[in-house]
Amino acid sequence: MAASFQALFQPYYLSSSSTIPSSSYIASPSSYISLKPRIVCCSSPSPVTLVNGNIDRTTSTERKEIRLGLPSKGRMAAETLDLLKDCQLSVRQVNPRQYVAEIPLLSNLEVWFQRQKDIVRKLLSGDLDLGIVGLDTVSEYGQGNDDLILVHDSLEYGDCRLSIAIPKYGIFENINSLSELAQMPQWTKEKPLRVATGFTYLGPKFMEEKGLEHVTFSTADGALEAAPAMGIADAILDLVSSGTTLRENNLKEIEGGTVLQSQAVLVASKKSLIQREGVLDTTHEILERLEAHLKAAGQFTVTANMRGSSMEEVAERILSQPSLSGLQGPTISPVFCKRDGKVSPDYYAIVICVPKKALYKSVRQLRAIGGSGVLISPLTYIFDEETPKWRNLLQKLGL
Ligand SMILES: Nc1ncnc2c1ncn2[C@@H]1O[C@H](COP(=O)(O)OP(=O)(O)OP(=O)(O)O)[C@@H](O)[C@H]1O
Ligand SMILES: O=P(O)(O)OC[C@H]1O[C@H](OP(=O)(O)OP(=O)(O)O)[C@H](O)[C@@H]1O
Ligand SMILES: [Mg+2]
Repeated sequence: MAASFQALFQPYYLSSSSTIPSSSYIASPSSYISLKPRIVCCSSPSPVTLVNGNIDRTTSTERKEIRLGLPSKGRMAAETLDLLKDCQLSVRQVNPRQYVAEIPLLSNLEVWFQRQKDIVRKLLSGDLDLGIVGLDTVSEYGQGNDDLILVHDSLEYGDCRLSIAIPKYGIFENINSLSELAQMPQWTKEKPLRVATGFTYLGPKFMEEKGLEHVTFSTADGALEAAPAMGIADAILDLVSSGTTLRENNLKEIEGGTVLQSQAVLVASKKSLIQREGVLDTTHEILERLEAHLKAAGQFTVTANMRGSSMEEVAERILSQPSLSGLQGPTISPVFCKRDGKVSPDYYAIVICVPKKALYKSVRQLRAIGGSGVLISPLTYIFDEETPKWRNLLQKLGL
């Protein structure tokens, strides 16, 4: 199975004069299911079609499928699938070693599982149209390229920050801010501040913007927190979330040393959005579902009974409380009872949405104004008339 994917990817690296033995391109039917009968590679600048293992220049065609890149491994992978599932966009993968999948609800869309940095690279090369990755990865590997557009900049998971950290001990004991670090007499042209980082684009850019002159960078793929204790670096620039790894390695963050706050984002290729048929519509649907789900995830519906002389009088009592105004004010309906043979509104049922964080405060305010029988239910979606992020996207595209 792995061999068949290699077959899929290999054309990407071919030079235009290459000829490939046809036997290396026979994909097993099970690993190839929903894909096209011929292997098409559309990395820029021009698409290349392979027929019987040879580059076919006469029939080369642009791909028609829309491609979404998702993290193939690591801490972002499972949460990305969970989020899509919560938006009713479940990803169907035949087996976990297969890198292509589909979202049955979105026709003409292929999901490709890739390393996060490759998702960004492939958005730029035109081999993917959409991707979900951490903002840190988009910023590092996108390098400010304006073909990358943030469609949704806060998917509410993968939270971390890219921060400078220095040892708590030795010459750094009393250094607590970036300006104090910059002003240390130790850093000279001959003996600059040595920073270990995996962020070799953002790191130098940040230091330059902050006016730090004497800095050099070294890089490693992981466990950067060991570098100062090993004597390899004076400081590190790495991702931090709980701060445990820094603490356990006797390192500290400093004021003004945060380069970026990051979380998962939905990113798109501007070119694809504008030029590739169906990408904008599919993006709209994904965006609407994400927004509706994320908005709902922060809210509860609260229903309660309330006695009162009229709907207006009940509404006034509710709106006098700061935590009870709901998304667009309360919904109030009369509850009719029959008493002494006469049907009349005995009390009123009210429905409001309250932020999860303010739930207990809201319940107390409701009780204080005469609310009883308070029921709380989770919300699945809140669809607004139009999502603000969609409006922003159209604006960025000049549409
Ligand atoms: N504590 C954290 N450390 C690193 N990344 C985090 C953290 N919290 C959230 N993230 C997010 O997760 C992404 C990296 O995840 P992970 O380290 O699992 O990926 P990876 O594919 O294994 O990459 P690598 O092998 O380069 O570490 C980051 O780009 C960031 O957006
Ligand atoms: O603030 P914390 O919650 O402790 O998280 C931060 C650590 O997590 C990441 O490493 P990862 O687990 O990806 O290991 P790696 O160094 O091998 O990439 C990151 O590079 C930090 O080392
Ligand atoms: Mg990692």
